Amino acid sequence: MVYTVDVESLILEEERLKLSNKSICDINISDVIGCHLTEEPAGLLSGLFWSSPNLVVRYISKGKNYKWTAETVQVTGSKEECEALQDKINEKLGQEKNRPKRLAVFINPVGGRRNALKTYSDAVHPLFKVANINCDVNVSERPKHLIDLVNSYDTSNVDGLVILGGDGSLLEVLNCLVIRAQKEVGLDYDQPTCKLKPLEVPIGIIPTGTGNGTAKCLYGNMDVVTAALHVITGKTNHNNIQAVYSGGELVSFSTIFIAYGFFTDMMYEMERQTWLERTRFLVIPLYNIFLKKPRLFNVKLSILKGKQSDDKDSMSEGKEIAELSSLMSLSSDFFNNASNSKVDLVDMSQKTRKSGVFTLLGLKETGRLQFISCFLQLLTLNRSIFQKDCVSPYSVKGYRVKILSQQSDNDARVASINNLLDVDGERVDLVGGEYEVRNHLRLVKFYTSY
Ligand SMILES: Nc1ncnc2c1ncn2[C@@H]1O[C@H](COP(=O)(O)OP(=O)(O)OP(=O)(O)O)[C@@H](O)[C@H]1O
Repeated sequence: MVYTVDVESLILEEERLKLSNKSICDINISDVIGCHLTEEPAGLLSGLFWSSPNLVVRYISKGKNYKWTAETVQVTGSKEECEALQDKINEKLGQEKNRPKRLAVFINPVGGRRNALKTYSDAVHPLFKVANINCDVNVSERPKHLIDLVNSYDTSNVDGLVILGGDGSLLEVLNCLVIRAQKEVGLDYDQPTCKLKPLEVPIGIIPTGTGNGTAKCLYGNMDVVTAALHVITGKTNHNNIQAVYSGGELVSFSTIFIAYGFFTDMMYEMERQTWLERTRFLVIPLYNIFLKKPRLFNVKLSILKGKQSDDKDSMSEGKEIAELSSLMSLSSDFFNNASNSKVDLVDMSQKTRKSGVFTLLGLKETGRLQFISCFLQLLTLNRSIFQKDCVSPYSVKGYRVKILSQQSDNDARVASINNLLDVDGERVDLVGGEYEVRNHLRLVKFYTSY
């Protein structure tokens, strides 16, 4: 929406920009994106009919479902008055110390609908320009190229990093930045009990991937403009991040889920059935959900309970659990915080930050209908999944898993599936069918106002 107002009726107060006596324009200064004077129209004729110059003020409007939009107020008045108002607004914006002035932007052009470059040039960059943010843009040219780009990037020259991509791109960036931060201070980060050093540089994610789970939790939706506006305001929050260890090493971080069993079996098939091209992303899940008998496996599971204090940092004795079809943890405290009706991901992640625990779910063998119902409830984060007999939920700070050998282990297929873990939709190869997951509190600072 565009409002046109007279410069004299626009009043700049301590914290707000207001239109005198009217509520159509009442903007919190922290929601102002930026302002600029428009060009004076050339020529005598246009000069006569134009009340020039105009000051254009862009600001954030916060709508339903966490959706933010960029709106415009056009201010008419004399050159001097408009310039004076512009100076005053800029002075106020200058006091918003956390606002980024220089950002490193990393773009995965092929994630999701393959439109990240267009999204950046059409939707994101124009807003960053209004907010006077300078951007250093880096585009990945091949799989895993983001890792090389970020590894050789000196983040001390920028106020923050912004990624245009999905959860896989975010994971690539986090894995290399967080490990780098530990190396810099010489921490023995491969030890699960090592307290990791938080990443200093804030990260924003503009959701141009497929799943975009992290963006949904940070911004409440997958809207690219909303995400860009959160970055502009410069407000940040620290999120807990899970680390996955196997074979005595930290193998990956995770911001969404870590799954073994049903999900890794699908991943295995998707990697093999490439002849199906993109249809395999539909065909294989449908086949696995509705037709295939789920593979069952046994595990030895140790857990670090949610209520345990940090100094009593020891895992429980390993307990054998037989005939599981899936073992998965979610980065959020879904067990305690989700509601039956509408799932509010923002609310759930805010509470998770405070509680410091996350949810681990074991799904036991069950009938097809029950299995389908569990799967749908998991996808929609419906809390009635916890009422199912086949589901064992735990609130944990960490856990350790040993996949117990199966009779058919000499079968190469089963052996490689045994060592496959799905971390945020990305493949992680385990050593000896064992892994451990630990929650690291407040490890990564994300741009988000929530
Ligand atoms: N230029 C490129 N060409 C081919 N692959 C790339 C390129 N840049 C990055 N990749 C790869 O794209 C993969 C997927 O990226 P991303 O996670 O951003 O999208 P997505 O899988 O569609 O989304 P989500 O993970 O949210 O479901 C990553 O494994 C990354 O290594």
